[in-house]
Amino acid sequence: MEEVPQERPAPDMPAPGSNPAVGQAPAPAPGAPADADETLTVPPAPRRLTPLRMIWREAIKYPGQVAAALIALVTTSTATIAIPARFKGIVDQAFGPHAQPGVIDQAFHTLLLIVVVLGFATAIRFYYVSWLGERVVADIRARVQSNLLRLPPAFFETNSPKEISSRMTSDTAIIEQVVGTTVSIALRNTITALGGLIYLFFLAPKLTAGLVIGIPVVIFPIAWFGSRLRKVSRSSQDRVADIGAMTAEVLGAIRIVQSFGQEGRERARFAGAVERTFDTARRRILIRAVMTAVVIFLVMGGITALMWQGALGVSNGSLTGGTIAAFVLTGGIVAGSCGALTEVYGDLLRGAGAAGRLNELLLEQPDIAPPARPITLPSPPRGALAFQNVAFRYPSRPENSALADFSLTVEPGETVAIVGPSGAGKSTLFLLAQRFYDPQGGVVRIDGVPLPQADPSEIRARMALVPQEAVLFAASARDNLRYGAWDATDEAIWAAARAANAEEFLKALPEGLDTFLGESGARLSGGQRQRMAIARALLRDAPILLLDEATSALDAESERLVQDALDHLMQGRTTLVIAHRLATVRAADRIVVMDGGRIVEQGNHASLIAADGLYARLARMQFEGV
Ligand SMILES: Nc1ncnc2c1ncn2[C@@H]1O[C@H](COP(=O)(O)OP(=O)(O)OP(=O)(O)O)[C@@H](O)[C@H]1O
Repeated sequence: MEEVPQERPAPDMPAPGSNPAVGQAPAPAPGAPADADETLTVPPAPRRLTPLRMIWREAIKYPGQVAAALIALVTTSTATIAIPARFKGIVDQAFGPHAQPGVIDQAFHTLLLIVVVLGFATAIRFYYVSWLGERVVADIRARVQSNLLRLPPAFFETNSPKEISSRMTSDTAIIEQVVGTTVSIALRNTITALGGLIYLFFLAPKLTAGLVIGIPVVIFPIAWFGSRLRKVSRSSQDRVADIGAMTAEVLGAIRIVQSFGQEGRERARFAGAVERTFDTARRRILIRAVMTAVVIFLVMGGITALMWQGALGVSNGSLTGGTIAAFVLTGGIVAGSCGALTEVYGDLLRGAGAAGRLNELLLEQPDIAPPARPITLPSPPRGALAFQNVAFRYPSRPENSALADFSLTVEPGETVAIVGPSGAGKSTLFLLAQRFYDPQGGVVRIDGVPLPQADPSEIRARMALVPQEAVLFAASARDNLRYGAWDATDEAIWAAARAANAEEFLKALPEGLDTFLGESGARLSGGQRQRMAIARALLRDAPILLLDEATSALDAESERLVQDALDHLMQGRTTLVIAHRLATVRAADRIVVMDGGRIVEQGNHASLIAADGLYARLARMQFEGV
């Protein structure tokens, strides 16, 4: 043996199948001290494997597949041990003094049969174990997504959707890896190691006792060296990264370096970095060299000692040659299995980390839940909306009062325009009306029913929202329009499109309603997207309309088309509109002027202009030239 055994990956390399690309910090060896210089951008792997229980609970939902995988696992392990056992028979019966004719053929027939069984069982094991890995991941993804959809928008303010989507991809990929590969390796090697040890005891109890005592003596130093090596390798990589950063910095600023005559200084600085890299690499090489010597000494020394004892046993007749052959083969298998087990431990910890993080998402409970016995909203809907002494602070900014003692009653069919400077609390009204948050004081009512007493889905079914920025999905025009009214017929869709002034451009699309609109509806213009959003709200046919007028500049023609579409939409509905256009405030039944979360003025355009207050000032700035 020349080097550290390479059938296992060297400790400073990722284990096969481990997934460093997912941004996990390399897991330390069991019992390795935590790295002081470790810079973690992701949560560290936990020290315990308990979160893996969640994966087991998912897997056991498929008892047939779990049973098939386990049976195949036991079969492959048994077949692996059966090979040296059969080999013992061959050596003892075919070569010994009492060799029987034909026994070699017969023994090798059995051996071939074992190999066939091993092949089939391995294929079955691979299929079911991988199947379970993919199945568990599919189920976890679906359950996590389903729970996320229940959570209010506030949750996604503190938990960034980017981070969550990475959990949905990278953490589930780790779990797939753990179930589909790591657990299989761990189980297979545990079974093989245990089965092998039992067989070894059966073969030669005394020798095996020596082996069992010897295993930790070999494993612990290797694990200790492995953890040191990993640490040094990491700092070696950091030093190499320093060199890269320095090169990029200096070459990027080459003009400054040269015009300030700093070549000499940069040369010295770089030489220093190169030497530091060399020093760390030298330490790594030294540790590895010593480790190689220790491994060779311990492993080969151990094997030599066993062979020695075995040879003595054969010479004094207490052991047969076949026993020694089988002992060495099985011992090799057991050692290989133990080695594989130390390698997968880190992966299992990583899997436990991933499972823990996904479990958090699965267990997250919405703050805004339907009441145990929701009050049914009056039918037919009237479309009344009332805010009564509402006080609200966003949970993430409790020091800032977004709404204070806010009262507003919107009668059925009334159009109320909300006007106010940025940060006045206009959008907050919409969020509270849809019960995305509960106010800390006061109450919001829809058709007389306090929102917390009704089912949030029923509340939202009575509202149609047209946001400032039209949100379109990467789907067909038809699906974008009937989002929220999936049973709408094509006639209804076209009628809504016509009313929203969207018919003409929809007809001109290459495949009509079936045209794919691209990522976020990128294939439509801003004005067209807004008219799509208006048509969608029309199709929803809700009694209350929450309209946040677009501020994005549209050309006069587009503006007229959008305004016309909005007029259609507002007809016969209660409308709360965050107004940015003079035409809207003029058409409104009432204008409510907000500032600092309170109503500061109310009236119509003429009376508010005459009052010469905040509205008059805003109107001069906002609506000038409109
Ligand atoms: N998600 C949030 N978390 C914490 N504070 C928020 C949040 N959204 C808004 N606020 C704060 O609440 C107050 C009211 O904001 P709101 O968005 O309702 O104002 P707005 O009148 O709609 O403003 P704009 O016209 O700029 O959209 C502001 O002080 C704002 O900073």
